[in-house]
Amino acid sequence: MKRIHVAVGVILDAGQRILVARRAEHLHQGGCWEFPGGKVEPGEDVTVALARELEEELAIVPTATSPLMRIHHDYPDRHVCLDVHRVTDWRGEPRGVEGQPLAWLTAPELAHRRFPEANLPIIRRLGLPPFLIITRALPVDDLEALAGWLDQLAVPARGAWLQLRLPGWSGPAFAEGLKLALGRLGPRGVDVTANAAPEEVRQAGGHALHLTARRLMACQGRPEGFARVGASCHGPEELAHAQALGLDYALLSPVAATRSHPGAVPLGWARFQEWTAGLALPVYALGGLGPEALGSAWAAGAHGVAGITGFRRGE
Ligand SMILES: Nc1nc2c([nH]c(=O)n2[C@@H]2O[C@H](COP(=O)(O)OP(=O)(O)OP(=O)(O)O)[C@@H](O)[C@H]2O)c(=O)[nH]1
Ligand SMILES: [Mg+2]
Repeated sequence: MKRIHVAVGVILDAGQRILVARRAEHLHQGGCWEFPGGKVEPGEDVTVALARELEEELAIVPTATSPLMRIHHDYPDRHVCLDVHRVTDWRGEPRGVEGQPLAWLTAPELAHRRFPEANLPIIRRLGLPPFLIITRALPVDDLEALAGWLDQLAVPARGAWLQLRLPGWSGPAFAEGLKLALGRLGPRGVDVTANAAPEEVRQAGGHALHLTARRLMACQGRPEGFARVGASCHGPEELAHAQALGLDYALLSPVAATRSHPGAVPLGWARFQEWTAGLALPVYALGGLGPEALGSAWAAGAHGVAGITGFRRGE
């Protein structure tokens, strides 16, 4: 079967909207929407191919790119390897040089367009916002304190979701806390994952679960009944287990020194990159990082940045 290596660009503006183009009817996967890009020529470097294709198709010159993921897919007539890169800065104003219609879409809007089958993992991946905000320890069962904390959240323009961590809360109070977070943040476009025992989250009606490293290592399979499951990891063994269970994301910490864990030895970006390089699992960098670390995180292969501080007004 024909094997094709393709350089694909996920072009993101500052508000995390994504540029898509419609493939002409006569092409392979004609009529579908796609991420701009094209075939890598023999011997050509992928980033060079990406720059060439974006110039040919959109008349832009990418100036900031980072690898997002690699996808192998079999169509009936060909095998494609999509080498997908984020493009977060460029020179020029994109236009459809070949007459192809263009659209800037949010991640949820992508789900309503028809894309080639191979693109499904990209669309799923883009549904995970680049920032994951974690609640700081709040007084037990104090819904008012939680409400105050939630209202002070500064949601970055690129989008975020929340890991609700309420140590000491359980039963009806935990359920109320989760309901409060979902109710306050839903209208702001912020989803909530709950860091607690799977049974607790299930009973509270949560649809997304976050596992501590200890709970992760005790799991023999992916906890059932959740749309998203992720876990906290501190090393390669935990990351490998999270991937083997088919989790949707992991956190890896501590990347930098943190106030909350003063004794912990920071990993640094080099080790972060080394430990995550071979994984298909999206990994957020955590520990001493705020929203401004996103560029470094992407350069090190992270999906995004997770943190407690730096995501609230006035912090
Ligand atoms: N550019 C692009 N190609 C994709 C995507 N998804 C996907 O399956 N493909 C497949 O990757 C292959 C190569 O893409 P292409 O047609 O853009 O190649 P190209 O720009 O070099 O075009 P050309 O051969 O007409 O010069 C096609 O078989 C296409 O169906 C996508 O999101 N973007
Ligand atoms: Mg193309």
